[in-house]
Amino acid sequence: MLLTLFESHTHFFLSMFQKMILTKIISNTLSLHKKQLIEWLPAVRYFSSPTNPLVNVDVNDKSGIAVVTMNRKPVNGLSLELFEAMSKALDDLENNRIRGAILTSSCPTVFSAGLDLNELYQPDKKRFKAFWTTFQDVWLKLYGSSFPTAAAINGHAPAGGCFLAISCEYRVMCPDYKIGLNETRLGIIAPIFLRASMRNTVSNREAEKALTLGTLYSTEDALKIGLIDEIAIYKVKAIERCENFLAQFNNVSSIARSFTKRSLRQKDLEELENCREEDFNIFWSNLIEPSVQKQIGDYMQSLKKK
Ligand SMILES: CCCCCC/C=C\CC(=O)SCCNC(=O)CCNC(=O)[C@H](O)C(C)(C)COP(=O)(O)OP(=O)(O)OC[C@H]1O[C@@H](n2cnc3c(N)ncnc32)[C@H](O)[C@@H]1OP(=O)(O)O
Repeated sequence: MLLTLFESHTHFFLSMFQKMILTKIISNTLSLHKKQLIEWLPAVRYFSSPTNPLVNVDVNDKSGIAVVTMNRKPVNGLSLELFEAMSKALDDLENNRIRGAILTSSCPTVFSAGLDLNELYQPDKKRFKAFWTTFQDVWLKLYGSSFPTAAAINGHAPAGGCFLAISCEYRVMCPDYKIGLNETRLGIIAPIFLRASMRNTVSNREAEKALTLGTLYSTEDALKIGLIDEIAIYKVKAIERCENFLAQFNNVSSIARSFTKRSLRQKDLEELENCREEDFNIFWSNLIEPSVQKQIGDYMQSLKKK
C-alpha cells in the first residue's frame, strides 16, 4: 500500500517536474506563450470519465487511448442529448490530453443511424437551434481535435453516422454494412461542414458523386473509394486496428502532429466558425419547407413499416 502510494506520488511529481522543465526549454526555444505551449505537451495524466448513459468513455491508462462508445438505443439516433453528451466527452478528452480516441457504438448492427429524425420532423425552432448549434460544436471539436482520432464502424453508418466517421482521421469498418451521405435522398442539403469532411476523405470527384447521388456504399465499395481505410471482421478487431493506427503516433512529436493536423483542417474549421448563424438559417429554412417535411414524415413511416 505504502509502496503504491509512493510510486503514484513519485510518478505525479516526476511528471510535473518533467513538464515544467520541458515547458521552459521549449518555450525559450520557440518563444511561445506558456499557456499556448501546455496545450501541445504530450499527455501525462489520464482520467476516468464520469458515467453518462449516452456516451461511455473508457480510457486505457497504459496506452492513453480512449474508447468513446455511443449508447443510445436502438440505433444511436443523434438527438440533442446525445450531441450534448458527445460535446462534453470531447471537452473532457481535450482537457485531459489523451493520446488518441476511438469512436464506436454499443448497438450491435448500427454505428449511428444519423440525425434523429424526430429532431427534424415538425421541429420546435428553439430546440432545433440548440440541436443544430451542438451538432456544429461536435463537428468543430471532433474534426479539430488536438489528439488523433479513429472510428471503429461496427454497423450501418448512414448520413450523420457517416459524418461522425469521416470527422475522424482513420476508419475501420466491419463487413456487410452501409455507409454514406444520403441526405439528398431525403430532400435535404448536406451542410457545409459535412461536405468539408467528405472532401477531406475521398477525392473531390468521388465526394461530388457521393453527395449528389446520396449513395450508401457497402463496406467493400467504401474501401474502394477510400471512404474507409480498412475492413475488420468484427468490432473487437476493428478497435484493435484503430489502436494500431493510433499507436503509430507514439513515435511522432505530438506538437508537430497536432500543428500539422490543425493547419490542414484550419480552412474547413474557419469556414464554419465564420458562418455558424448563416448555416443554421439555411438549414432551418430548408427544413421547414412543406415538401421537405412531407418527405421526412414519409421516410419515418417507411422505417416504421419495415
Ligand atoms: C435540413 C436539415 C438537416 C440537414 C442535415 C444533414 C445531416 C444529416 C442528415 C441525417 O443524418 S438524417 C438521418 C438519415 N438517416 C437515415 O437515413 C437512416 C435511417 N435508418 C435506417 O436506414 C435503418 O434504421 C438502419 C440504420 C439501417 C438500421 O436498420 P435496422 O433494421 O437495424 O433498424 P430499423 O428497424 O430500421 O430501426 C429501428 C428503430 O429505429 C428507428 N430509426 C431508424 N433510424 C432512425 C433515425 N435516423 N432517427 C430516428 N429513428 C430512427 C426506426 O424507425 C425503428 O423504430 P421503431 O419501428 O422500432 O419504432
